[in-house]
Amino acid sequence: MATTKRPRTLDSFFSPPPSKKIKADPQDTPVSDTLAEPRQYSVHPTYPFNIAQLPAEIIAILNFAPAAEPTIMNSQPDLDLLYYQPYIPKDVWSPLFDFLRRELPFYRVKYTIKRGPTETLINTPRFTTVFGLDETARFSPTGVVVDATSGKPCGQTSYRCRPRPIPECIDVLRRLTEASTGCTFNFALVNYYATGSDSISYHSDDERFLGTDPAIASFTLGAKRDFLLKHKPTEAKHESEVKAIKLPLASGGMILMKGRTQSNWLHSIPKRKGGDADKGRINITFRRAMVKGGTENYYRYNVGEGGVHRWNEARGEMVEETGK
Ligand SMILES: O=C(O)CCC(=O)C(=O)O
Ligand SMILES: [Fe+2]
Repeated sequence: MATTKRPRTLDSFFSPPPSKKIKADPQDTPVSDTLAEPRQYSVHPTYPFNIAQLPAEIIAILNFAPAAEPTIMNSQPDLDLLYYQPYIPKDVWSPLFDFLRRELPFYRVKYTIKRGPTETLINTPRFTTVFGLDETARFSPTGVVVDATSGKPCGQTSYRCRPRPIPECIDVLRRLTEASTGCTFNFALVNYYATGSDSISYHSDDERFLGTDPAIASFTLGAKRDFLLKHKPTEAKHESEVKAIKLPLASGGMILMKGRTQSNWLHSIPKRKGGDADKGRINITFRRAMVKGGTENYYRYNVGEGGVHRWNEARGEMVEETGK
């Protein structure tokens, strides 16, 4: 048999430090100085830079997740929530937070909303990024978006956005989450709250593209922030009749919101002063989008059109990269 070129699968994309871009990057230092193994990368044309895979020492510990049994929170009307405190084993909270903050591309998305004749510019008050593809499509082994049923390429016109595969460093956690919850997820949304001024206002993740009663797994790494939940107003019960809930979400924790939670409750991370909020908090949510509209929505509001930001260790902040 003639020697064949190794097929360009997504996994083979993960092999050797692929570009000068990476080598030239001063931040490209291993998590631990003693690490001898070469770093491997997730690579895709839609990524603004190659995304490092987790070092084996982090994966080895992460594989012990979930670190605790969940608490069931379902005694309030329409609330159906599992709370893992923690889900991620303690020894990797800090290295995993540092790794993801350093290695992922982040965006500060701006968009306009129209209410009647007036257009308002919204500046998303946190850093965001997203990876994944809805149920109607998947990535082929070579990283091309193909129809989920026929396996044929979807073509340039089926999505306005350019969907990004979930990089291996996050997919490890997605697979663990699927195994422990029995749920299926095809999207990872990541929020980075740099300071106590970053926030997300009251909303519910009840978009139709998620189907009825969606399950959403939501992780915290880094600073503790309050997660507020309040019942939506209904004709029968006024909002104030069902007590609001405050969950101080701490590093390593995960909440699984499911059942009637999204259709009946709103949640938020309010701005806060003091505490360790200024050390930064990463939130990762895994979700399952059913139709193409979900993919369009997630990329529009979590990647958008602006420049990519990357963590700068020397400056201790996200810095917008030019020309990417
Ligand atoms: O940061 C969090 O814990 C919540 C984020 C959230 O609600 C969302 O992204 O929809
Ligand atoms: Fe949410």
